[in-house]
Amino acid sequence: MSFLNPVGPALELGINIDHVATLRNARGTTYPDPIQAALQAEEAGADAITLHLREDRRHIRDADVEAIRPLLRTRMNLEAAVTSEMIDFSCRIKPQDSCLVPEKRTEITTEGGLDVVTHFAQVQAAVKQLQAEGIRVSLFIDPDDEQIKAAAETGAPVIELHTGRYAEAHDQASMEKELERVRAGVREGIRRGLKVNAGHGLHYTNVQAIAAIPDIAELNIGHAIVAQAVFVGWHKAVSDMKAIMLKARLDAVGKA
Ligand SMILES: CC(=O)[C@@H](O)[C@H](O)COP(=O)(O)O
Ligand SMILES: NCC(=O)COP(=O)(O)O
Repeated sequence: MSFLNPVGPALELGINIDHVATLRNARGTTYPDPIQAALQAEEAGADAITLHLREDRRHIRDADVEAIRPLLRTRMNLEAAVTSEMIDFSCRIKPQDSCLVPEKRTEITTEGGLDVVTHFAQVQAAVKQLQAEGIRVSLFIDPDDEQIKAAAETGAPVIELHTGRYAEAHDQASMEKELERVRAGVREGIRRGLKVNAGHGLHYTNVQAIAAIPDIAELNIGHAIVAQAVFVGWHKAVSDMKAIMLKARLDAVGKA
């Protein structure tokens, strides 16, 4: 139970540091250093550090993951595609959390959730392999009942609902429709006994409605925080996001 939210489940913030590495890789420099970003994010209030080792290594690299893993005081949430290379790598690194995500080489960013229904056997085998190493597995899926059902049937204890469609909605009506899909997904996940996280495309003015959904346990946010840090500094960018999320959750619990 959270000190800030004594009447409801805690809401945690996983800081995604991928785009610190994007900036570093743009010039082939050693700065900005994702290790420093991870450690300073923890000091600023991050509850976990999320990083996505893409197959094309466009941002985070193997060496980043290896260096950061033993230094974290919170937990590592390592995102990876369902391939034998990535699952074997995760089993070697042993993050506390492994989030299985879909990947397309040509996408600008993760376009949708993992299709657990279609790739059930492959996903279930990956979940089992990771769980055998003591890693908690999360499946990054769309807020869709069939996907949530399939995710629960793999034995994974956690789902992360993809909020990209909510974040990209261009008008109030479609935003409300996507928000309702997320709310329904959270209810279905909880009904099936899962820990329900959410993330993708969240920023300082759209996070409130998602944070207000009482049963979401954790939000993973990256790109917007790295962008905001350009103007206010990394520590403030992280701590402001956490404060906004927690205020939204407290306000929602107070109104309930
Ligand atoms: C799975 C997810 O939502 C994040 O890992 C996100 O994908 C990171 O940013 P990119 O999609 O830009 O790699
Ligand atoms: N899993 C979602 C995530 O890690 C954050 O994605 P974004 O905030 O960079 O879109």
